[in-house]
Amino acid sequence: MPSTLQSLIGNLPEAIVIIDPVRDRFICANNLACELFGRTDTDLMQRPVSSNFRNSLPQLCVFTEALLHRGVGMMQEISAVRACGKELELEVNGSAFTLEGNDQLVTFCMRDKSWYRQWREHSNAQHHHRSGLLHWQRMHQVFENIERENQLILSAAGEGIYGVDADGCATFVNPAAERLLGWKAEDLIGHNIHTAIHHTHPDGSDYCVGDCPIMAAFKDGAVRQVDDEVFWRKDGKPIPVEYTSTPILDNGHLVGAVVLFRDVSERKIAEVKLRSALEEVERLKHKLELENAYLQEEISESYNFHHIIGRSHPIQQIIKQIQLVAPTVATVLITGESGTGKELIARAIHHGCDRNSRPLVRVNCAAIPRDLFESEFFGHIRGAFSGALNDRLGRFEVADGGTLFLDEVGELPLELQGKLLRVLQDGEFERVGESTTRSVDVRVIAATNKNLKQKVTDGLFREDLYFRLNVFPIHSVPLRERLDDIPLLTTHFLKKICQRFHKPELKISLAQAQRLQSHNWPGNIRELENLIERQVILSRGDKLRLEAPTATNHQPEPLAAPQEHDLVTEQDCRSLRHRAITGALRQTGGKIYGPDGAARIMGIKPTTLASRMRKLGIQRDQFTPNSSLSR
Ligand SMILES: Nc1ncnc2c1ncn2[C@@H]1O[C@H](COP(=O)(O)OP(=O)(O)OP(=O)(O)O)[C@@H](O)[C@H]1O
Repeated sequence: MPSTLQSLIGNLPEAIVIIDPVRDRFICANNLACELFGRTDTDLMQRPVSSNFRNSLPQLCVFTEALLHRGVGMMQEISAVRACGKELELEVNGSAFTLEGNDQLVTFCMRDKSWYRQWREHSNAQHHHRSGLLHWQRMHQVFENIERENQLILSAAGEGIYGVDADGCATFVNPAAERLLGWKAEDLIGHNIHTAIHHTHPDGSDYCVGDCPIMAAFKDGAVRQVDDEVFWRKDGKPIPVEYTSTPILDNGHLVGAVVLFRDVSERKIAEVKLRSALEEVERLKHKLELENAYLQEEISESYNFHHIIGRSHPIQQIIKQIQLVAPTVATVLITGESGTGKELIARAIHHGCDRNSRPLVRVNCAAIPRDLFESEFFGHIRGAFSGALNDRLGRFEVADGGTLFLDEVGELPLELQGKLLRVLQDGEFERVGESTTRSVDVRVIAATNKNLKQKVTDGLFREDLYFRLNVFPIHSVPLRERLDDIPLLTTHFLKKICQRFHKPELKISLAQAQRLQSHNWPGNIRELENLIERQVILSRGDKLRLEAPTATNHQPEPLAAPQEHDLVTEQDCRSLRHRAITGALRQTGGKIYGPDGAARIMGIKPTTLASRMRKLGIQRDQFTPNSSLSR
């Protein structure tokens, strides 16, 4: 009988045993059941059933009882012990039946619960896989359709075009993309395209796929246009690209994107060139504007240019010094009172050197606000300080190759003097806000009406800078020390000013000239020039009206009122000269020589004064403090 039962259960696909519950013995077991317990059929038959369920005996008894009582049943929590000692969680379906009238037997159909669990997971996975595969196939169908329907366009297009599925894998790659990227289509298709060609930013940093606009398009379905990224070729070289990523929808679901890109290397190179060309144009334009401003200034100064008028000994000395120093590159320091012609000397030096095709750039150090000095001298870059809206060239750069005229150099703030010294010594400087060191080739001519030496002593001017500037000193003599030049200067100014005002040229009479010579001219040549200009404006016809210059402390005596016909007789001359000399002697208490003597006040040599006094019969001692004439 057992062999009949054995043949019945032998090939069933579940582990099945038939048990005699009264005797606690297996009647038969199929192969799967033997495998489940890890025993041979013989071994199993020799052992009590309960020994195989020793850890779940109560459950076994209750379950068997229930089967005998109800006929069928199911037990989900029962554990069996395999031959190796390992426990198995079983799920058992059972049934009871009676064999040949008496013996009540039960059948256990057993399932290993952990195996079932695994199997279910596997089956779920397979299910997912199958449905994923279907989705994938569908997606591919979409891309295949795109590829097939647009085959001609894809092959002919000059732009690179590739498809990418929702997992980021390439689905097709057109020939232009193959050429541009150096990859074969088959190397890319099915592989993550971001990892292959889009993995790194232009600066070499990692390009996280989460930041990729192409991938982002899968989430929001938006078209992305990007033009400042690179794709990486197979040979490791980056190509600057502009690309458009267009998401693909299938039945309302995002299934991927088509990316169209073009190599913009040449455009980028052209852009860089254009940008630097525009910057260069802007720089040159700015430089030209500045130069132009200086040249305009030059033109307006052209009347005076080179026109150093005078035959006096001091002016001849100055002209010799100019001729000597002009052709060199030596720094020149011109000292002298205001209005004595320091700038004229500087221009004459520049004109006489081989830099004269470049501008002479003048900086009036007294006119620059303190906090703008550095920027004015060395320039600044945009944003260097509030209000610096653009890059700006400094005067040193504008004067490159030419001459920089530092007027009123004594007014330079101490903190800038060191920087000036550096550029004088090394020709190097930095723009404000920039660390790049720039070089210039500039000749410097400085001028001051201050006593620089005294400033050095007072600690207001760096001694090293003073010596650096004072390589070749020229002293511009005040007009009162070269009164002999007054007639020439007056004639020169008359001509120049009459031309400017389109007036017929006016002449100055000897008497007028002598009257001018008896003035002290604290404002020097500028004062004379201004006076002449005023008189030209006031004059009518071809006669020069000549009013007395503004009175000064040193003025010996008010000048005579203008003669009605401007004709000066010899007698007029004698009396004018007499009055001038007596006035000067009265002022100096009869002193002729020395810095506070009458000769100096009149701007003539003491010997000349003494000779004139002799001719006019003027006695010096008439003016000494005790004399009545001195009052
Ligand atoms: N020797 C000269 N011959 C002709 N004109 C002269 C002479 N010297 C000075 N001038 C004229 O006098 C005016 C003042 O000269 P300039 O500006 O050169 O003096 P400065 O010493 O530089 O004055 P400041 O110290 O005030 O800048 C100018 O118009 C200049 O052309």
